[in-house]
Amino acid sequence: MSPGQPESTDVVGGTAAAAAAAQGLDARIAVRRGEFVLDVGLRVERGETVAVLGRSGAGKSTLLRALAGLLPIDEGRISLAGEVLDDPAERVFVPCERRPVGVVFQDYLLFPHLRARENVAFGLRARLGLRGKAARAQADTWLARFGVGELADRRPGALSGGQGQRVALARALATQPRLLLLDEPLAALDTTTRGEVRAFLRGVLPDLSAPVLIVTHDPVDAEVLADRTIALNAGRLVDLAGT
Ligand SMILES: Nc1ncnc2c1ncn2[C@@H]1O[C@H](COP(=O)(O)OP(=O)(O)OP(=O)(O)O)[C@@H](O)[C@H]1O
Repeated sequence: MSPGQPESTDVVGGTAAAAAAAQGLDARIAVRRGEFVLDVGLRVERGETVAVLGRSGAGKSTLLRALAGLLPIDEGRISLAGEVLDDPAERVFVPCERRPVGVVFQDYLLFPHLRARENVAFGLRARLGLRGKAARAQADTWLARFGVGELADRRPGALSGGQGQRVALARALATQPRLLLLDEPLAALDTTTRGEVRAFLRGVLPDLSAPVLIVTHDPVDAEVLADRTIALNAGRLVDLAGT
C-alpha cells in the first residue's frame, strides 16, 4: 500500500505550498482496517471548510479518526500548522489527547454527569491548563457566545439535541483547536433543529482560523457550510471536477 499524493500538489506549488502547509493541514494517509484501506492525500488551509461526502463505508470516519489521533496511520504523514502529528517512518505519533484538534460527533458525546459549564471547562483545563474559576468563567463566555449561556447549569440529559450540539461545539472550539473535525454534526437532529444549527454553524465557521473538515451525507450541508467538497469512494478520493 502506498499513500496517494496530496490532492492539491498540482495547483499549489513551491513556496505557496510550504506556507499553506505551515498554517493548515497537510496529510497523506494510508491506513488499513481489516480488509479496508484508506489511501488519500489532503491539504486544507487555515480558515477553509471542506465537506467530506461519500457512501456509508467509504472511509469518512476512518479519515477523521486518523486525523484526530484515534487511529495511527500505517504510511504517510499528518502535519498540522507545521507540526508533525503522525509519521510512522519517523516514529512520530502524537496521541489524541495531545493533538490541538477539536472533534464533534453526531451524538456529541458530552459527559452525561457533568453540567454544560463543566463539560466546556473540562476541555479548557485539559487542553489549555486553565484552573477552576477561570475555566468556569471562560466556559460561561463560550456557552453565551453559542447561544446557550442560560443552560450552563443543565446536564446533557436536560438539553435538546440542538442545545446539546451547541454545547459540544462550544466545548470543541473553546480549546482553540488548530483543526476542527465535525463528524455528521447535524445528523441526529430533527429537520427544524438541523436547519437552525446549520445556520448557526454557517455564522461561526468563517470566524475560525483553523482548517475544518465536516463529514456529511447531506449535500445541503456541503453547499451551505463548505468552501470546497471532496468525496471518498472505497477509501480513495474521487475527482469531483466536472461533476
Ligand atoms: N474496527 C474496524 N475493523 C475493521 N474494519 C473496520 C473497522 N471500522 C471500520 N471498518 C471498515 O472500514 C470501512 C470504512 O468505515 P468508515 O466508518 O470509515 O466509513 P464511513 O464512510 O464513515 O461510513 P458511514 O457513513 O457509515 O459512517 C468500512 O468498510 C468498515 O467496515
